[in-house]
Amino acid sequence: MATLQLPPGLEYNGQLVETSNGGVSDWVAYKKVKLYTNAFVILNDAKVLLGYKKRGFGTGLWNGFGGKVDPGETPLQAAVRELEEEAGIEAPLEHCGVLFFVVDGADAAFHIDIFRADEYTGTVSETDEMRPEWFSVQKELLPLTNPQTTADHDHDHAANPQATEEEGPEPETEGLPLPDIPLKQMWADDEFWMPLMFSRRFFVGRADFDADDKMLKWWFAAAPASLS
Ligand SMILES: COc1nc(N)nc2c1ncn2[C@H]1C[C@H](O)[C@@H](COP(=O)(O)OP(=O)(O)OP(=O)(O)O)O1
Repeated sequence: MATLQLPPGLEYNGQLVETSNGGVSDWVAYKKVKLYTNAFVILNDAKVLLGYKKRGFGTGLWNGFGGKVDPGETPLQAAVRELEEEAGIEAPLEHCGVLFFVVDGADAAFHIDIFRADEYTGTVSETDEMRPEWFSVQKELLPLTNPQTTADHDHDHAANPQATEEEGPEPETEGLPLPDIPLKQMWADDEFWMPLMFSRRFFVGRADFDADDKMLKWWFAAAPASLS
């Protein structure tokens, strides 16, 4: 397998397969980089917890839970802290990807370690920064072979995954139909890498945005095999 040329801002030593790219010809230059995290709880490969951003960067969009890595913290420590601060829960987070974004008008580029967990403890709670809600993972976001997926991804199952699975507390959504992941109210990059996350393939990617949050250029790639 040929070694891929990664966009500036990204490093990865293992094998990668390019999954998508597009947009204008040149990457935007950046001067500074800040470290961030973003964490997703995914139950039964069928439903995901997202938060509606109530203030700060990305207000009005749904996203995972995360923020800046504080001095002295590892990205994993920051991800665990942010998940607790923004959603009120703890989860055994696993590193599943790295994203790099340059947004016109932001004071630094975003280097974001992405984490996922299949379970959580605690009670999902709204905070002053995020309003958490469960969403069904629609079929369009599951285009890749996922050998570990055992769930039937129809909406009935996603609405009540405990019908066939026992793990994980589900008090907020039990018995209720869930909406699909609201891609139109999310960053435009998400539809390119979320399928890789749901397929458990380690992914890397970069996207550049203009001042109106329009995606100008993007590139995503993933490891050929699923995470264990
Ligand atoms: C530009 O594209 C992006 N796409 C996605 N999916 N996520 C993004 C993008 N740019 C930033 N993010 C993520 C990274 C972080 O998880 C949050 C932003 O974190 P925030 O600014 O809220 O950081 P905090 O430390 O929580 O901020 P406060 O200083 O307000 O506490 O968005």
